[in-house]
Amino acid sequence: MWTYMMAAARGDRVNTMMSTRRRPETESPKYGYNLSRPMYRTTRFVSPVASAPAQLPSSCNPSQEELEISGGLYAPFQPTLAAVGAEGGVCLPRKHLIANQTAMPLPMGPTDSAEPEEQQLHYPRSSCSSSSWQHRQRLQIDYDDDDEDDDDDDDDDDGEEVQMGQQQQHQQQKVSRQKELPCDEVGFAKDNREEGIDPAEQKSTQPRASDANYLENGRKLIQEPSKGSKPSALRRTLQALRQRLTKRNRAKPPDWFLEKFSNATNTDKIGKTGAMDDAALSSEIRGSSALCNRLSVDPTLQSHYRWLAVVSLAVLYNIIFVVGRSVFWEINKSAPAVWYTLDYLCDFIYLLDTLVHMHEGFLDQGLLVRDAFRLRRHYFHTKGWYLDVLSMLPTDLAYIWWPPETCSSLYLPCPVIVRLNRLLRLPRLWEWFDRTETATGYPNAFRICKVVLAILVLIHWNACMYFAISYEIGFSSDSWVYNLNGTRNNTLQRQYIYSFYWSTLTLTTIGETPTPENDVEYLFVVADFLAGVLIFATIVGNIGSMISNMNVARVEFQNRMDGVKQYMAFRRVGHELEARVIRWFAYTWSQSGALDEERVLAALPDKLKAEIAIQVHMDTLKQVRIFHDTEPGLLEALVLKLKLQVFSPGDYICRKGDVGKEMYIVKRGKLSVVGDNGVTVLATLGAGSVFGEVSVLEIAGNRTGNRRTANVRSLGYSDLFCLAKRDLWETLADYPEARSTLTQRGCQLLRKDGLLDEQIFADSQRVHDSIEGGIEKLELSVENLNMRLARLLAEYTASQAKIKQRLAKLELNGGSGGRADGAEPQMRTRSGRLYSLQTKRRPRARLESAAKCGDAAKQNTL
Ligand SMILES: Nc1ncnc2c1ncn2[C@@H]1O[C@@H]2COP(=O)(O)O[C@H]2[C@H]1O
Repeated sequence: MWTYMMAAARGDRVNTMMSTRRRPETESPKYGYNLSRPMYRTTRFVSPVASAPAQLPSSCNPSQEELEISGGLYAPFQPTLAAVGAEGGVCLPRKHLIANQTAMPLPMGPTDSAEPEEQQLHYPRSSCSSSSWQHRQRLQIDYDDDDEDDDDDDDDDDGEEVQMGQQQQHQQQKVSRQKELPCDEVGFAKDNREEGIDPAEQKSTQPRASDANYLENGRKLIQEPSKGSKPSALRRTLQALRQRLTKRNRAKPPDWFLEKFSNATNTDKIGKTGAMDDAALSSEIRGSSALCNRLSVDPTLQSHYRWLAVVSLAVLYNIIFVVGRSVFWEINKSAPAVWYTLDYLCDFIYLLDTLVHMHEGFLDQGLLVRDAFRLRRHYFHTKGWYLDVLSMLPTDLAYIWWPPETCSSLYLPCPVIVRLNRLLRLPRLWEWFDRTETATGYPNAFRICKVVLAILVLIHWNACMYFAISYEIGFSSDSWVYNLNGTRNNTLQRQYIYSFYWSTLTLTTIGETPTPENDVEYLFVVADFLAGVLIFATIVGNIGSMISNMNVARVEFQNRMDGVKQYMAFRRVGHELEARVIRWFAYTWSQSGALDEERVLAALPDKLKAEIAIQVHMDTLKQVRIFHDTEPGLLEALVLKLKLQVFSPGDYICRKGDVGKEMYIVKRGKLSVVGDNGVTVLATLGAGSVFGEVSVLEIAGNRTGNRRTANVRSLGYSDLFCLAKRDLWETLADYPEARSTLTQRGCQLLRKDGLLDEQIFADSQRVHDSIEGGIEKLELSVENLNMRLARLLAEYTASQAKIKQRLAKLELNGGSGGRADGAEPQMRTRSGRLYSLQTKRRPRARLESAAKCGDAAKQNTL
């Protein structure tokens, strides 16, 4: 990114730096995603060998042998530095470049041009002074500092090799950019000013012998030259600090692979970013004025969710304290100022919430309505508005006649009970609960917390009720009611704790409570018991099912494993095989946490399933070359047909001579392609490799027919995506490019083993080409015919309209004349009008013009 910005500041052409990356045809603007692709992506997956050998200059094209050595046709897509694109002008296998870079000392100023070509291209300096070289080196040092951050940001998990590839690519880009730098001092000084580098300091920096290790030993040595210059070091430290500080706020750059295959559109993002322009939100229903739109609240926003959390707190406060303070008079007395403040703060929140609620967007035919007027109208048509209004009624005005100070043990309930209407905001609390339950990653844990909260609130209310009934009957009047006598019983703490204890025992029906002594007490206890049984039966049942749901996947897995174990024991399967099966179960559980991943996502539509699958298996899929070179649709079409299979160490995935029924993509693990003897390893395949396609593709001229050409064995555990032959054929029918890529690779392999009959293959290609040519011609003529048909249709409709007009005129004439002169044959229509069956004599001029029109129409038709 930094490299990109620096170049942009200098006016360098962007594609100078991007030249190392081949633009696959799927990135053409027709797919509409390459223009917005940030620079970091272009530097990460540059692999000219991997992506476009055909587009490289012929001299640069690595030979077939080289391809196979560096991973082979079946090797995964790896970001390597095998070559530089056309503008860079260097195309070498990666191993050559590394060797060159490590062995080659850095140039010490101008040298003669008789150097090896590769060196010149890596360190272009044919016409530059030594100072410009120093400047370049400094630039390189700066870039490397930046790279460090970029690397950290972009991909922490990439292996050493990837990072090395990236560094080298950056260096290549820098070199190609530096080649465009003017070598004269003026241009150089300008660059320095832009960079903030003191020219004097520049001159003092001499190339050192240790610089030869510059590329070899990584960053430590890269930073060496700057150690001597204090201002520069300070500048860089500050820069690094700034970057570190801003990094936290920087959103993680989207993965290009995900971006390519994501179905997300702007409409998905509605409401998620405030900065979206009107064009992007054009699908929303908006009001006529800006203010009107600004008033609307998008309920899908995170800020709205947070607001609901605040309202929920206010509601919870009222649920607990309005009831509690109405009965336990001591609470009210303890800190009246605090209670007043909290009460009116909650009222203020309620007021704001009413406004928010009133302007919450809703969906009308799938579109978010943002027109404030419509929102308000919609709000007043719902039930919620009167609950909101009732909960906001200023019932505290009753304090004027019923001051809160009157509250004591002699006078209950306290006046604060007038605020009970505040509890009517409960639906907003439910709304927050629902949103949290949907959003949380731990829905069962959240449900349990919700149930526990409900139990606590119920017990609290019941405790308040018990205390209030005790007051009504008279404190300490019998053994059932609360005994207010005694210094300890008189305290608020004891009053509340005892009431809560009593309430818990009664509602849970698990403890002995004092026996009621009068009718009211009996009735209250009976009601409590009934409520307790009902409520707790429901709650306990719910909690039980929630807890068992929490590990339902594990239980199911265990059951299925037990079933297989029982079967093996019953059928007396050998111990070794049994142990392998059990190890397979253990590995599968550890890797996926489920036996049947497909069933988990069964409810989702295919598009979403495909997106999830792409994200989950992204690391593997983006290494598969055919997905790079073809349209995004191919992966989308294939990904849902891929079945994940796990193979244990030593398992043969396919044996030579078997009929090929599926091909494979390696997700994880290592596999060997072994010869007939089972020992000679022909190739080793890793994540992202594709194999098994030769026998499936039915390549014309394949001497083995549809039989496997080699044995493939799993070295350790390996997870493979398996693609059935029928699925592959179905999909490739729509993606001929991918098919020809796969066929070409298969052919190369067959050729290597002498299994391809070139004559048959060439013939089939010719037939294929001629058929394709024929199809193209046919398509052209069909198009032509379609156009002519459309024209004819248009003419036909026009002439029909004319005839109708003429008929209408004739009708009029017939109606107005009404007289039959006897000479003209006439007919009577159903309406009773008379029509002349003889053609009317037209004036000559009219006839001529009609003839002309007819000619013109004929010409058009032709
Ligand atoms: N020399 C090789 N290097 C890499 N892969 C191979 C080699 N020979 C065969 N294969 C793969 O092994 C697969 C065996 O089944 P198929 O013949 O269908 O397709 C074959 C190729 O995909």
